[in-house]
Amino acid sequence: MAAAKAAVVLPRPVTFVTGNAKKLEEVKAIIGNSIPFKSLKLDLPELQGEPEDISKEKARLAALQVNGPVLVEDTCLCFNALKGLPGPYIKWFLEKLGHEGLNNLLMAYEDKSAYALCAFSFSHGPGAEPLTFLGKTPGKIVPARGPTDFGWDPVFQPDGYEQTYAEMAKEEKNKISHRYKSLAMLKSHFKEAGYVFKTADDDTI
Ligand SMILES: O=c1[nH]cnc2c1ncn2[C@@H]1O[C@H](COP(=O)(O)OP(=O)(O)O)[C@@H](O)[C@H]1O
Ligand SMILES: [Mg+2]
Repeated sequence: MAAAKAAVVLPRPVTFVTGNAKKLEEVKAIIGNSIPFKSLKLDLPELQGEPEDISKEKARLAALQVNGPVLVEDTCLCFNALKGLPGPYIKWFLEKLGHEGLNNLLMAYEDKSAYALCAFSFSHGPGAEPLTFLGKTPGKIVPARGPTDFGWDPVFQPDGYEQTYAEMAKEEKNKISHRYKSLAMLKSHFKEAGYVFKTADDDTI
């Protein structure tokens, strides 16, 4: 009989590193109490490349800075007509071009389909290989509709819905979003791994 797998002990709660308050709001709503975490506002440098590699590298950097278990997140908005671009560069495209500019990028194309891609990477600590969880929600790019308080939400209409992310109730978005799907995988991983967290008043472990 195989010996029972020993639970991995993590020295403290997971630090979710983000500089984006809106993301944090959604992560709190989706994770609830299922993973003990605290947040740290830190804008880490991002490598160029494929979403998964950018996310893993960010987790490695974060683990070194925090010196403990970390969670990082990165979001891409990918236009199929543009073979996945702007992808990880959406932040800069949105900042420079705005919602109208994002629509204009697709003017020459019939195909307005797109997908939102969320990559969460989790690292046990410095030197540990990060695990990445990718969540993807397909949709299309439309002229902006709805509140403008979170990124490209007004121009993304998920498949099967008549509303843009911005027009949807938060709880509704959090049931189908790229971020929800990625976090669902992260939650399953935590459930399976059964991590044990060492707390300040529990240093006998
Ligand atoms: O769920 C979302 N809806 C709309 N905009 C989002 C969502 N998630 C991220 N964004 C925006 O997309 C871009 C993604 O860039 P990135 O993931 O590097 O954000 P961050 O550096 O602000 O954390 C940012 O402009 C961010 O505000
Ligand atoms: Mg970023």
